[in-house]
Amino acid sequence: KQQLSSRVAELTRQINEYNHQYYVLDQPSVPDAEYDRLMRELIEIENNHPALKALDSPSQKVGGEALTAFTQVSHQLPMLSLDNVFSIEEWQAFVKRLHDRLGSSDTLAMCAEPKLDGLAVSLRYENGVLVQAATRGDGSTGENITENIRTIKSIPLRLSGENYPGILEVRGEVFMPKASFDSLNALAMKKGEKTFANPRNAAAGSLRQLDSKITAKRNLAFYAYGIGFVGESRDNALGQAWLENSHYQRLKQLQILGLPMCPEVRLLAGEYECEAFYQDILTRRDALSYEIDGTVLKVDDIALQDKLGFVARAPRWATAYKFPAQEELTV
Ligand SMILES: NC(=O)n1nc(-c2ccco2)nc1N
Repeated sequence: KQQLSSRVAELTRQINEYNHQYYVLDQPSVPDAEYDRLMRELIEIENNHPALKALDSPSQKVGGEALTAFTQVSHQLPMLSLDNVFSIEEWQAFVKRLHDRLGSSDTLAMCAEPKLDGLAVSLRYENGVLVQAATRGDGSTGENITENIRTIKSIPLRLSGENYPGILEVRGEVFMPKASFDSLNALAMKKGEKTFANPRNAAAGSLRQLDSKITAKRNLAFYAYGIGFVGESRDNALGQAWLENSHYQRLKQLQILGLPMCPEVRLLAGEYECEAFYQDILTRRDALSYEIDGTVLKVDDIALQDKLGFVARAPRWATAYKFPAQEELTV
């Protein structure tokens, strides 16, 4: 028994190392066959000795028993939706409202992010371990899709290092990269199955699978873009104190914990740089490996965000600056 649990620990360490090389460094050091052999041995031991299967075992990435339904999750902090602007005039009106509400026209540092066209989710980590994941739903209540989320290779089952609060909720977007979408549809076509209209629908359909083994094969990806509830736990007194006063720095903190962040995100010195960011991303849109439908421009200073608050559910401190609708190709 003892040497079995040490074998599980050894396999876990080795597989996590290979995952890091493959998904984070993009430099695998062993062939897939070797990786698969270790994973099969781990799953074999866990199936024969369930007591040895940990919540954050790398075997959770391949999916488990199918569910019969999703349970509901209520978000401790509501998941916000975004107001939109569609033109530079509307953007400038948004900026004017910021200045009016803050009673100052001081330059505002802005966190500029591509607007990923996927599905918003909330990931809950307790003592560094992923314990729950939910869809946005109506902003207050979402579906519990924890088993499906565990299969997404770029979402860590355990946070790296020690510098994290006892309870940490990460907000971000699950999406299907364009290449994965194309190969999924090509396969569906070949098998005479229905194809998906776009990567967003494919991601939503893949996350709504009751059988997480199907989700595991859909090559979904994730980028973090915010933080929800943060608190202390019995074993970890780090709570709100862990949080930085800059939205951009918070994203960098999440990156250090092993959560992926969109490489196009920029901290801009002032709101006057947003238009150039928007135009730059618009010109590079087709070259990105994932679909976006605009940019999200956020006041970076958290204290100012709190001062601005939000109306209904949309924050007053951020707006999505969306691209003109693309002419749908009529085939
Ligand atoms: N969809 C997307 O990429 N989003 N969505 C937000 C968001 C929604 C509410 C607050 O922030 N941020 C980014 N990058």
